[in-house]
Amino acid sequence: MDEWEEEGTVSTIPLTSYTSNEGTQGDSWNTDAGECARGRGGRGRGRGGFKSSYSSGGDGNDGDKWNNAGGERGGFRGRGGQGRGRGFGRTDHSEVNGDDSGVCENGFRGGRGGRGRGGSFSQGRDPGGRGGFGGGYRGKDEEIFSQGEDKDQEKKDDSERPKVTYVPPTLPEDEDSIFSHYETGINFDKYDDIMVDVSGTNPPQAIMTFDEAELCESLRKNVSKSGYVKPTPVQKHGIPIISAGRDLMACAQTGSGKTAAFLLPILQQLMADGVAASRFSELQEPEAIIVAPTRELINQIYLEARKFAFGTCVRPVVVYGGVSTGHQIRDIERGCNVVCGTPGRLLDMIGRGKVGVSKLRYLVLDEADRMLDMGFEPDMRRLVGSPGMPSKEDRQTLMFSATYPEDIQRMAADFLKTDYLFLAVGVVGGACSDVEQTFIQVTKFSKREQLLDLLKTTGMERTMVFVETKRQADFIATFLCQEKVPTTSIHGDREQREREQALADFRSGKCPVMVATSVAARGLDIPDVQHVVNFDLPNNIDEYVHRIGRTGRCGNTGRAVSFYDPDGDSQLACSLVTVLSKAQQEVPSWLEESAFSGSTSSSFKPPRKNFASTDSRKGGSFQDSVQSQEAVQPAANDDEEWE
Ligand SMILES: Nc1ncnc2c1ncn2[C@@H]1O[C@H](COP(=O)(O)OP(=O)(O)OP(=O)(O)O)[C@@H](O)[C@H]1O
Repeated sequence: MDEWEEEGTVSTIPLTSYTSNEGTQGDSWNTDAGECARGRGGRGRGRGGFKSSYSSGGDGNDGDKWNNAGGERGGFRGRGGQGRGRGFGRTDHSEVNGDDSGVCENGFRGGRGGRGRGGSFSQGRDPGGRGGFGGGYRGKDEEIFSQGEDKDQEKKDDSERPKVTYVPPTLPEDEDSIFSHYETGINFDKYDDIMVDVSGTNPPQAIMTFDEAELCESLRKNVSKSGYVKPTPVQKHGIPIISAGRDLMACAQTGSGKTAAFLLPILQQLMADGVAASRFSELQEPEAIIVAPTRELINQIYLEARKFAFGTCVRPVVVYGGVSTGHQIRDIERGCNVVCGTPGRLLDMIGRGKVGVSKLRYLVLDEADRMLDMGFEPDMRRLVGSPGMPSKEDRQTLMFSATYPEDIQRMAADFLKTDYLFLAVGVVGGACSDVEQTFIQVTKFSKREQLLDLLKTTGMERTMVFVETKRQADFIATFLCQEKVPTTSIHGDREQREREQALADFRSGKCPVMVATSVAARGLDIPDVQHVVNFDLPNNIDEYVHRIGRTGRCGNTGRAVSFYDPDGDSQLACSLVTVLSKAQQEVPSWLEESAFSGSTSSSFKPPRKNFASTDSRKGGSFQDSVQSQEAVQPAANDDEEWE
């Protein structure tokens, strides 16, 4: 059975801003964050699902048109309408009409669902229309629309996909919003005790204060308005290394300020050199390019760059998939010194002749191990091979992450000058010790109830629940909504507008629970996330470290609870024991037994020694390492689309 053919399941309905004009049948219930209703469910029996084509007058915001005649290429064609059970009606006018009214109920008002017989999904401007899903899954082709993970689909033949017309809301310009930040936590000063190792020849001396960084006045003011009083270790060492013109591979624990460690010295140098955002031009040639694996993360980095560059002549710009290309081109044309981008969209902009790389001085790979693994490595090679790209000798290349498998380190060296410096703050690949890690043994089928029990004890505290697949994310989010837990979800099958709304609702606390796939595992810096729950453990220890790092940031404490299913998770046991011990956490005896029995599962794989404790150039010194499995695998072997 195809995954979207399941009958009567609610598991595959994406959480979104659902409204329906007629969805009041059935039992309805409200959550704080929205309205959930049990509709009658789709009656559709046929395979019809929905077939709807999309056309747009252009790249801009104007004139999104839906054409329901069906059958044209580029529409999404699902097999959805099979649900007999609870369907979720949807006439999502805000999406369809391009009306950004911002309605976000984060729940469902169940309509009648797909009306069956052919299960056609009708969606249009007619407010009285009976749009609805028949309880089935949105067809796979929808990925054309709502890009999975952030290997954007810019490379796809233009004729094969509808144009993306989403334009994110205009950012607030007031200083309060730009500089809003959360407080450092009680353990911020403990950063000073973390062991730091810089390897490579002639490393410059670390700075102890921001004053020693000799930032120009406007940058210094912006740092202070951001609430930064003293630098974190990765900043103390990273800033002078970058300012000295050295290439850098830096590894520091999650939430310890890596973003500012690369942004501040780059912006400082650009300001000192008096660069000014070039005037309007169809081709812009930025001095710095920053790449990151997900749209939300690159947007966050852009916001940090915009904050630090506030009131200066340096202009950052962001480009990522799922957003109108025309909108981003117009933004680039207004001038840019720093381009923040996800690889696909960035390469697209270079290919279109909008971004030139010949003046590039800084190339930054955030989440560098992810950017260089199997998923993104070809894009990175394409990027450094772009026409006009200065050779590695003529540019500065900077890489940052909390995890660095040894084989990735070796490959990263291809992109760096031979005398690059390796900066390790704490245990490379280690989990943040401010996160209290707990494990609960579960069986596959008891997880949902366990989650509910757990969330009842945490109340309205902000919690990220990680699951392995997009379907599971929808399923669990729907389940929690039904249980009156205001929940949203983020994953690669959601449209960009929905992803951003989900994040906004989670950030604001409107939905204190967010169910996420690996798309949200890395880099996201969300204030007051007190809990991370691994509903499904990832199949990769790096991923675990990044996930739990969404809490316990910047000296704050946090808690991570992981459901451990001995039938499916035993291959991770060894690495988990190592991570727990390195982070001075209690290791449950059953986990230790599972790790060292070596025969807990037929799928048990002896861990490889590829998680370096330090600079791979030191060679052979990996006994003290956190061990991980196949390091060059994409982070999560789930159904997230990285392509
Ligand atoms: N010196 C500082 N003083 C106070 N706050 C800081 C300082 N440096 C960074 N922060 C704040 O700490 C938070 C975490 O920083 P950041 O997102 O850069 O961490 P990171 O190391 O990149 O984490 P991850 O590995 O998860 O990507 C941010 O809110 C940032 O503004």
